[in-house]
Amino acid sequence: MEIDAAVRASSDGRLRTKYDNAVYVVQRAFALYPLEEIAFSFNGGKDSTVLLHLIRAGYYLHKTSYGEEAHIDTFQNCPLRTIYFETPCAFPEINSFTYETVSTYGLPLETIGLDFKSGLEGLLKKKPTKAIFIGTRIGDPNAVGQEQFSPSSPGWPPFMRVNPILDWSYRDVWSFLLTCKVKYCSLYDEGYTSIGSVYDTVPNALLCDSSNGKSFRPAYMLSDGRLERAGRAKKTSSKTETNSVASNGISSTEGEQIISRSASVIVVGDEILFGTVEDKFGTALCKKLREIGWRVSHVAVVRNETDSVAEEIERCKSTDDAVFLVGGLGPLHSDISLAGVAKAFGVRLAPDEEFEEHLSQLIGNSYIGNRNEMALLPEGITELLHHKRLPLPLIKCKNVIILAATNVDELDMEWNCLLDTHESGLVRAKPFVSKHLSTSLPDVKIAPVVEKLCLEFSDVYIGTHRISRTGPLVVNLLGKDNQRVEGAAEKLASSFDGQFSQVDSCK
Ligand SMILES: Cc1cc2nc3c(=O)[nH]c(=O)nc-3n(C[C@H](O)[C@H](O)[C@H](O)COP(=O)(O)O)c2cc1C
Ligand SMILES: Nc1ncnc2c1ncn2[C@@H]1O[C@H](COP(=O)(O)OP(=O)(O)OP(=O)(O)O)[C@@H](O)[C@H]1O
Ligand SMILES: [Mg+2]
Repeated sequence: MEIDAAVRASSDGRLRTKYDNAVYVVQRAFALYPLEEIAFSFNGGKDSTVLLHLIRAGYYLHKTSYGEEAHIDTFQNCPLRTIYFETPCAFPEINSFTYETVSTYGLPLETIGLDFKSGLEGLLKKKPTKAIFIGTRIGDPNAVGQEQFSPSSPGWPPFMRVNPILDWSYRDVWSFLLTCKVKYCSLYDEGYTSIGSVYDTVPNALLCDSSNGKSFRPAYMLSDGRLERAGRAKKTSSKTETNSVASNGISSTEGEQIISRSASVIVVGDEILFGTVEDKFGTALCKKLREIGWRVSHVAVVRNETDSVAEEIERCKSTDDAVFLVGGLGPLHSDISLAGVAKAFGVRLAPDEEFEEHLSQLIGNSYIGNRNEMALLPEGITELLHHKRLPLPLIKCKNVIILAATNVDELDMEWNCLLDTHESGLVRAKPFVSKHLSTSLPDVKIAPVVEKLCLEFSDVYIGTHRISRTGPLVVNLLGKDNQRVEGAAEKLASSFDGQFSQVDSCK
């Protein structure tokens, strides 16, 4: 088949890997669902054009692997139900390309004049439909949390979303279309890089030809795939506005005396929850934060799941000055932390070419898998924190700092780099002073006095702990004002003449 031959003949190894994986997904879908219960969602866009040819290749391979004789003419046509949601605000070029293409490849087309959800409800009522091929890619706003086979969302009619090109980058899409020399919508040659409606889409300004202000270079010339949607009007939401306010929390005005800062710590690790490994990061970060005068409001250990990470970040990001996220970073299936951050801020994951460059310098050719996926970072909210001692910059998304440490020594090193980097926002706040008083009195006896003390010294944290049920009770007093802490300690000691002694640490 011509597509298969073109990709095989290409010297682009990455494209061949992406192609093989995507065609495999297509073949699995054909093996899992009856052909008449599968649909292809086609809109004439570049991603769905790539998908069309992958489906044709997968269909061909599926048929031949089931013993049917391969005959080019038979498989030029792929009799897959094709659905197009047509709206009056679609570009005429998109409409004409869609109609021409389905006719060229003999695809039976159903146009739907409703919104996606109602249209799909109608489609499923009319004909059983178990799976729908969609050209969603990981950088798309709606791709967060999706996999190659993802059931439709709750509240949507039930079907399987099949996303064969989920892991393709903007560059992969163009390598494929150009390598296979297939037709694509003419708008892409006029500087459009992602196409929505006539009301929200213009050519991408980054492709503007400076020698001739009015013309644009073709979409495949866009070197930074992160900016694919620069020609699409941004959907504004109140959520984004709230987030940008939260992002200010971490920095401080110059000259301001910083009394108080708070942080939360999120550790990602199924292994910790299973009791296989012990979390040392939470404790270490609490100590480090206290040492720079920060209060920790919350430490959580969550599962290696995008939603668990996202929910936890959502909880903390607007109430704390900084959120530290540890674990779940890398190329493995369980490395979902960045997807969780993206979801919490309502943005997409997009290829970050600067980070990709750092990765390739660090890993070189020793990693020949999908290295690019490690360079997908939450779009528009990511800052890379550089330090000469760091092998890779650390990632900061608004007020969430993602630590890459795998043990406490690495954490020490990363922490010191953060303290040494202005952009981390990790400013030193007024230090805590503490006093620890130990007694062998029973807790029932001291309880009423401690309760009163808490009311009188509300700016001092007064807590208690014991090492054993029958051992001494330690009262910990922690605050920012030395006199107040001393005052509270003296008052407690004098209430129980000679029955309290000072100890050095809170042990
Ligand atoms: C065939 C098909 C299935 C979809 N299924 C879902 C779904 O299960 N859940 C969902 O939230 N959106 C679903 N959508 C909507 C898309 O996530 C997204 O909103 C749509 O592709 C518009 O993208 P845009 O906002 O980038 O133009 C579906 C869209 C299509 C075409
Ligand atoms: N109007 C539509 N009709 C049918 N399918 C659609 C429609 N809009 C989106 N889709 C499906 O959703 C996928 C993702 O849409 P998206 O707009 O991100 O990609 P595209 O249109 O293929 O390319 P581009 O990003 O350049 O616009 C499409 O590939 C297609 O499978
Ligand atoms: Mg589109």
